[in-house]
Amino acid sequence: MFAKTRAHWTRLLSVDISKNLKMENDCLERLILKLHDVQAVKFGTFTLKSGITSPIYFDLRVIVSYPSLMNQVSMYLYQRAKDEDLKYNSLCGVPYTALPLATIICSKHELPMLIRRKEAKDYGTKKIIEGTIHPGDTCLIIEDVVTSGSSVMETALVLQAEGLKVTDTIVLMDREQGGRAMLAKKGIALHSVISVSKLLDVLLQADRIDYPTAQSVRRFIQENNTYKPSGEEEKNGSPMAKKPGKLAELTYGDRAQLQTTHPLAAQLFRLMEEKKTNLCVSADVTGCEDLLQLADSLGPQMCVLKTHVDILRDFSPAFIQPLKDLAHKHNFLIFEDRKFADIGNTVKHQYEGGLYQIASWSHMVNAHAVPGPGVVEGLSVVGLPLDRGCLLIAQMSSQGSLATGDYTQAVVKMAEEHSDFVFGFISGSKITSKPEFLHMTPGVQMQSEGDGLGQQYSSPDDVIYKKESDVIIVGRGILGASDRVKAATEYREAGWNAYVKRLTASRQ
Ligand SMILES: O=c1ccn([C@@H]2O[C@H](COP(=O)(O)O)[C@@H](O)[C@H]2O)c(=O)[nH]1
Repeated sequence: MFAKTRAHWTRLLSVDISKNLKMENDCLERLILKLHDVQAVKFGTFTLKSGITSPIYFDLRVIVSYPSLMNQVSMYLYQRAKDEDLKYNSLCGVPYTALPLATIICSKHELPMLIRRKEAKDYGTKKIIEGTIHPGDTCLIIEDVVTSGSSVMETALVLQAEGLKVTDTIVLMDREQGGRAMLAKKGIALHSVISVSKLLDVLLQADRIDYPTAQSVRRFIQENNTYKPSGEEEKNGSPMAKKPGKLAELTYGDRAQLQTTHPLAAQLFRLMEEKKTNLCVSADVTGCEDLLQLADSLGPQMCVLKTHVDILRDFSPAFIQPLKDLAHKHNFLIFEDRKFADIGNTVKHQYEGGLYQIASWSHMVNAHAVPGPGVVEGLSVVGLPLDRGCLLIAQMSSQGSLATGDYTQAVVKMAEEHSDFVFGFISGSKITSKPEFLHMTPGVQMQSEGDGLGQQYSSPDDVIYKKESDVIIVGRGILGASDRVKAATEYREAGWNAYVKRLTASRQ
């Protein structure tokens, strides 16, 4: 089946969805560049209202001087609500910048609008909301930039006081400094068009900013998270406590925000949320051409592509750039399943050098904890400066695995002590309640009992819903199917539905 050229299969199998995603991505990139052109985003040294010095500054107010940009931004905000299939009766823009944006949307799509006054009139009707209010209706809030979420919250409280429901907000720019988690705690889901991370990626790629600038902004964002879980909720390890004894699950997007020390982990949680996928495809094929074809055709379905580079019979360094290009094109991370298990000095060389130069292309790797913390320390010498990340193998899917009980607990402790580099686990189930850590589970198939060589399988629903893991790793369940795209789509849907079921159950 795979004797044909990559170009042949790419032509045949590239599905419309990947074209659409690419077009959407290109348009969004152009919007980001335009915002930079008009100086709606600036880099330098800025003293914020709070007195903090920031390396980035947003001034979305300037866009009122660029009518076509205003229309474009409004279109994106409206489209975001459509993509989420939100149901609402009216729109309200947070004063002042989002007011004209809400106006354009409402005018173009003939939707009722509400205007929130900053201060109530001290004459006449003394109203604080202008427009016709129908108590019980749902009002969607529009905002330009969210940092802590307090401006959205202020508007929400005013609307709620009038008997309106507020369940969602659409924002142009999420600064990823805690607004999403704070609003989620208040029952308002934030949907952003652009995140700061996406903005930095695009500006870096377009040579508008250099790497040190992007890094200093990333650091600033991480070090200035405004969301602080408090009291009972903090004790429970989650900012989503609903009522004593019952914690609502955080979404992947919320967890991206909580991940303040690990840019790669935040990126992964974020892209899972954006692409709506918790599927990692285990690309256990033995030829480079096959692997690239797989990455291209299944790219839209997955958040992570897992490789075993040492099973490729024709590996050459020339294979790396096309693989990296596909990861960029389809927005997935590459995970070389190398399972490092030696002393620090050896794994350092294995990770950085040799034939495969893994650190230069694989966003994430994994390691056994057997050698002790030196294995993580050796890997992090190479991986940390490159913003890479590592998962520790805490449990295995194979029959008779020795990675159980106290060993698994010791692995969790090792991860916690190295959380600048280690951001999660290979495990059969959730093994820590700390939401910053990601759990990835191999041994997933819809129906197989096992492979006769020790591999044991569970279903996506079992793994994500019952065992509360985060990512399903699927190899032969997809690779062995006659239509791999169809199989990957089914696994993706099964994994995502199980996650949504888990979120819903935790909120009931
Ligand atoms: O405990 C583990 C750790 C890693 N794996 C890897 O995952 C895939 C599973 O492939 P299937 O075809 O879905 O069985 C494979 O690459 C293993 O090396 C694992 O199975 N169990």
